Amino acid sequence: MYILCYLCIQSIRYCFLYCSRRYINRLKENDAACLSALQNGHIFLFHRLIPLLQCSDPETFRPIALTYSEVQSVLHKCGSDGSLLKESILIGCSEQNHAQFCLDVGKSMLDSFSIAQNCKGTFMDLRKAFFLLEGAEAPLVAKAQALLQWHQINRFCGATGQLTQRNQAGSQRACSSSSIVYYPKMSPVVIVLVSDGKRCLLGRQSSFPRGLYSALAGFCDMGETLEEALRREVAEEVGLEVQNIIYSSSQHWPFPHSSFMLACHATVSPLNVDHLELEDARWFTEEEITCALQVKAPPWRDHRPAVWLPPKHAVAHRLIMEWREQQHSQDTE
Ligand SMILES: NC(=O)C1=CN([C@@H]2O[C@H](COP(=O)(O)OP(=O)(O)OC[C@H]3O[C@@H](n4cnc5c(N)ncnc54)[C@H](O)[C@@H]3O)[C@@H](O)[C@H]2O)C=CC1
Ligand SMILES: [Mg+2]
Repeated sequence: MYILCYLCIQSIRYCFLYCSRRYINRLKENDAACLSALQNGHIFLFHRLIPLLQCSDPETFRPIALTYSEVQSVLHKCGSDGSLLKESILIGCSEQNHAQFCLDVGKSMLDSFSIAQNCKGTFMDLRKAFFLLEGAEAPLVAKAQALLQWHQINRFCGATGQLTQRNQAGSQRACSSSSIVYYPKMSPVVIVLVSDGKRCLLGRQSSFPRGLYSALAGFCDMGETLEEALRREVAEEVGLEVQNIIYSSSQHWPFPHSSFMLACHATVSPLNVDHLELEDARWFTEEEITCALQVKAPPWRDHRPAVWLPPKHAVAHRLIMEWREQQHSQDTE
């Protein structure tokens, strides 16, 4: 019975996710549908990138979801005609199937204090608010702020210098002269928790608030893989060479501009074979490798030698060949 209920809930959840993703995609592609969704949707207000929040108890803040008519009425009360509402940007879809938007009212020169008062909320810097927001709402507010910021700093085409035009959802900006379409961007960043098996390594930058320590992080250079960036950053920042990289998860990070955080664990411990994962691991000399490379793969079951290596098309084979070449060039130097 319990399992049946669980499966039902999971399939309803899956259905919701599937439908809401399709719905959001449709709104991104159809300006008229997006405008009508805005009139029935929920809007989160910002003032110069600072989100409007409501304090539910002294420790917890929540973003305020306002309806179209509520925002219209607040704007009217504060002396604006409400045309600003069209500048709302699509950010998601609620579990009740309401499209969610964000709107920065700072541009209109409206007084943030009177808007906050009319909405019974307070504008609070996202860096401060981030740790006080509810789990599911923090990423939504972060995404909203990042999209608003992206629109603010991408008003012009890099090729022609002309003003770019956004679509109704705010999921892209296009230049009519160059036909270039710009999409919101995140910079890839690796973040790694280095461990020696017993301790983990944390660091802090001089710009961090006093006492704050975090995992090592750094921007990926153009053309780098995740692993390359991770090794380079760790070597650069603490002079260590990492041995194992284990991907953990990813996260959008809005500060100071949008980053796409790729989080990994890595170790700097000596060889320590996990016998659940591997039966054995050990060191091989160049002669043993040369010998193993001579085995025709795959060897017949009855004639299997003690050691043989992956076939030519496997990247592992390439790595072994490169290593052997390196040994040769060292020998001849
Ligand atoms: N979510 C989290 O838990 C944490 C997030 N972070 C974030 O990771 C990011 C990277 O960490 P850092 O140690 O500062 O990186 P970093 O170690 O690469 O140093 C930053 C420097 O990299 C250069 N750089 C190269 N590409 C850049 C780009 N696309 N944008 C900006 N600067 C670029 C700049 O000269 C900049 O001063 C930061 O935005 C930081 O906010 C950092 C620690 C924890
Ligand atoms: Mg760094």
